[in-house]
Amino acid sequence: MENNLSRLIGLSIQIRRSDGRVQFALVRKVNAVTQTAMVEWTQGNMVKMKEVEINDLCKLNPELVYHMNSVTTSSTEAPPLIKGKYDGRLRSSRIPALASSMIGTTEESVSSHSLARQTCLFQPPAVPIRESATPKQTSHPDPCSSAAITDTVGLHFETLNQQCRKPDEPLQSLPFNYESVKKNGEPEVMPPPPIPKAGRRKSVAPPEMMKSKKRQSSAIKPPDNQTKMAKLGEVSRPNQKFYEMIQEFRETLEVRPVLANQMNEPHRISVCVRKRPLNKQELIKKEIDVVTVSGKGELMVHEPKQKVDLTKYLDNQVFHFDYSFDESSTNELVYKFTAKPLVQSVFEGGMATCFAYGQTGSGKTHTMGGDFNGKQQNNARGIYALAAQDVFASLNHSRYSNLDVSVYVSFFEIYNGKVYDLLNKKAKLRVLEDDKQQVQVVGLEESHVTKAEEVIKIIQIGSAYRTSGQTSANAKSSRSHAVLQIILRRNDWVTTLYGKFSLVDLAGNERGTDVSSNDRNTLVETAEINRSLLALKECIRSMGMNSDHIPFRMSTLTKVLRDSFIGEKSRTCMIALVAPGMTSCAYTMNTLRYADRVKELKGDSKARGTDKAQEPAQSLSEEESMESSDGAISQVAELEEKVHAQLKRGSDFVKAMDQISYSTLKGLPDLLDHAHKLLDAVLALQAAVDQET
Ligand SMILES: Nc1ncnc2c1ncn2[C@@H]1O[C@H](COP(=O)(O)OP(=O)(O)OP(=O)(O)O)[C@@H](O)[C@H]1O
Repeated sequence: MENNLSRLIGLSIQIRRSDGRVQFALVRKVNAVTQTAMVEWTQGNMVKMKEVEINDLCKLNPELVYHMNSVTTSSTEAPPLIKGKYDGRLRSSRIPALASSMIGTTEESVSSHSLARQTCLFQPPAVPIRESATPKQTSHPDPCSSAAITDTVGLHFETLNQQCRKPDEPLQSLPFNYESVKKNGEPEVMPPPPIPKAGRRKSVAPPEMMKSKKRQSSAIKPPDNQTKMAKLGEVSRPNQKFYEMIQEFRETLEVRPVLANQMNEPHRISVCVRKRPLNKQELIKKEIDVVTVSGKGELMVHEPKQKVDLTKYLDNQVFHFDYSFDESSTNELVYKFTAKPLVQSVFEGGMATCFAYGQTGSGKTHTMGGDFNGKQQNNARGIYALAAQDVFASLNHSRYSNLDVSVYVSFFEIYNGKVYDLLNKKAKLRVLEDDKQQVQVVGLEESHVTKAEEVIKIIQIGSAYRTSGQTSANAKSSRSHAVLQIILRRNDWVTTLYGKFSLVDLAGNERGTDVSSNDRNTLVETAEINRSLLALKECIRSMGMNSDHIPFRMSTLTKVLRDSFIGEKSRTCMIALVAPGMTSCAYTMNTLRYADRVKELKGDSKARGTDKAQEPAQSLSEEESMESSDGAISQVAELEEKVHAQLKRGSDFVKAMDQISYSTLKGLPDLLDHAHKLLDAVLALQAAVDQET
C-alpha cells in the first residue's frame, strides 16, 4: 500500500496552533520533500496559512494515515517521498488576507460550495476504483472512496466556514490556488523555500518568476484575473503590486512564533514588540499588511519603495527584540513574556515598570487595559489585571509568607505635563520634589486592595476618566499617559514603601502631522507627549548605563517615575506596539527605531533595521544622525539639569534674601518705636534748653 500525500489536499483536518489550541483547517498543498502540508483557516476576517509537519497532523488526525494509504492509482500518485532532508523545524508562511476581498462578483468568485467541488476536481480521479471497490451504493459510503472524500471535503469545508463566520455573515469563499495544480490535475509539489538572510533586504518583483507562474496557470486555463484573485485577493486592491511582492516574500520565510510553553529569559531592561491585526477600517480600505513577525524576536517591515525609473521594490527591514508577537498573540501570551517576570522583582523590594509604547491606534490600551469587544473593554484581560492577579498569587505564596505587606493601587494620568487623579474625579495634583530629590505626587489617592477583582474595578472606574481625543487613526485616542501603580507597603505604622509596579499606557507617539485638527491645543499636546517620550528614552538609557545622572526632570512622566530608573533592583519592560497597515509604515518605523535605541543599551543588539553591507553610505549616515541626535538629546538633558541646579541655587538665594528682609522688617516697629522715643527725648531736651535760655 503506498503512501499518497496528495490525497490530503482539500481535507479539513485539525491542527494545533502555536498557543496550544486545536482547530480545524483546510489542507491546501503538500510537500513530499519536506513532508509538510500547507494548511489554511479563517480567523476573524483573515485567511491564515501555515506549514505543518505531516507527522504532527497524523498524530492529531489518526484517520489521515488511513486516507493516505487507502486507494491509489498510478495517475494520482504523489512524487516519491524523500526522507531525512527536512530539518524538523516548523516552516510556515502566514498570509493574512482579507476574506471579504476574496469574494468578488458572481463570475469571479468561487462560492464555498463550488470551491469544495473544485477542490474535488483536483482530487485523485478514483471513481472507477470506487465502482470496483464498492459496487453497490450504500447509505454509508466507503470513507476511502473519492466520493466520500469529496463529500467530506464539502461538508468539512462548509462546517469550517460556518465555524469561522458570524451568524449574519454570508458564506465566504477562501482563495483557491490554481497555480498549485499542474496540467494533469495533480497538485504541485512545492520546492523547499529559500531561507532569506537577516538585515535589510530588497525584493524586486522577479519578472521571470512571474512569467513562469503565468505559463503554469495558463496551462490549466482559469481566466487570468481569476487566477490572480484566487492567489492574492482582489486585483483592484490599491498597491496590489506591493501586496503580491510581500506575499511572495513571505512564502520564503521561516516562521518561528513565540510559544506559550517557551522558557522566559529574564532581563533588567527588556524590549518587545507586538503587531496588531488589520482592523475593520483597514480591511475595508484593503490596506496591505507590511509587517511580518518572522521569529521569536524578529520582525520585518516591508517598506514599499519606488526607484527613479519607477520600478517598485520592497525595502525589507529586519529588527530584533527580546520577543516579537504576531497578530494572533493574545494579551496573556504577551503578558507572560513581558510584565509577568517583573512581579517577582516587586516582591523582592524592587521598582518595576512596564510601558506600552506606539502610535495612536496601535493597541496600547488593548494590551494594557484589556481587549475590546465592540466598545466594551474587558478589563480582566489586560496586562494591568493580569499583573494584579499575579501580585495576589505571589502574596499568598509560601515563598513570601514572611513578608508582612499590603497592596495599594493608584491610578493617574499625565496630560500636558499635569497630573490628574483618576481615582479622585480627576483632581489636579501637584508634583513636588524634596531636598533629597524624592518626588511626591501630593494628595494622590492610594486604594488598599485585597484581591485582583478590586483592582479590575479600579481600572474600570479610572479608565472612564481618561482624557481622549480623536486622531485619524483612532476615534477614541488617549492623549494622556495613564499610570497604574500596584504598590506593596509594609504593615508598619507609617506603611513604608516596599516595592512598586508601575504599568504605563503611554499616549500615542505620532508626530503633530497625524492629528486631525492642528489647533494650538493639539499641537501643545503633541509637543508635550513627544517631549516626555524623549525623556523616557533618556532615562531608560541612563538606567541601562548605570549612570549616576538620570535626567528625570525633563518631564513630569519621568519625574513621577523617578524611582523606577534607579537602584539595582529596578526592572523595565517596554512593549512597542505597531499597526500593520502600509499607511502606518512611517509611524511603525519610528516606533521600531525608538524601541531599537532603547534595546541597544543592553549591548545585545543584533540588527538596527539596516544592513550596512548592502547600503553602506545610507546606513552609516542614518546611524550617525541617530547617534548625533541621541548625543544632542543627552547634552540637552545635562544642560537642563545644570540650569535646574542653578535655578534652585537662585531660588534658595531669593528665599534667603526674603528671610533677611523678613527679620529686618520684623524688627522695624521696635526700631521706629525706639527712634520715636529717642526723638521725644531729644525734643524734651531741646525744650528744657530753650526754657533756660
Ligand atoms: N492585538 C489586537 N487584536 C485585536 N484588536 C486590536 C489589537 N490591538 C488593538 N486592537 C484594536 O485596535 C483599536 C485601537 O487600539 P487601542 O485603543 O488599544 O490603541 P492605542 O494604541 O491605545 O491608541 P491611542 O494611543 O490612540 O489611545 C481598538 O479597537 C482595539 O480593539
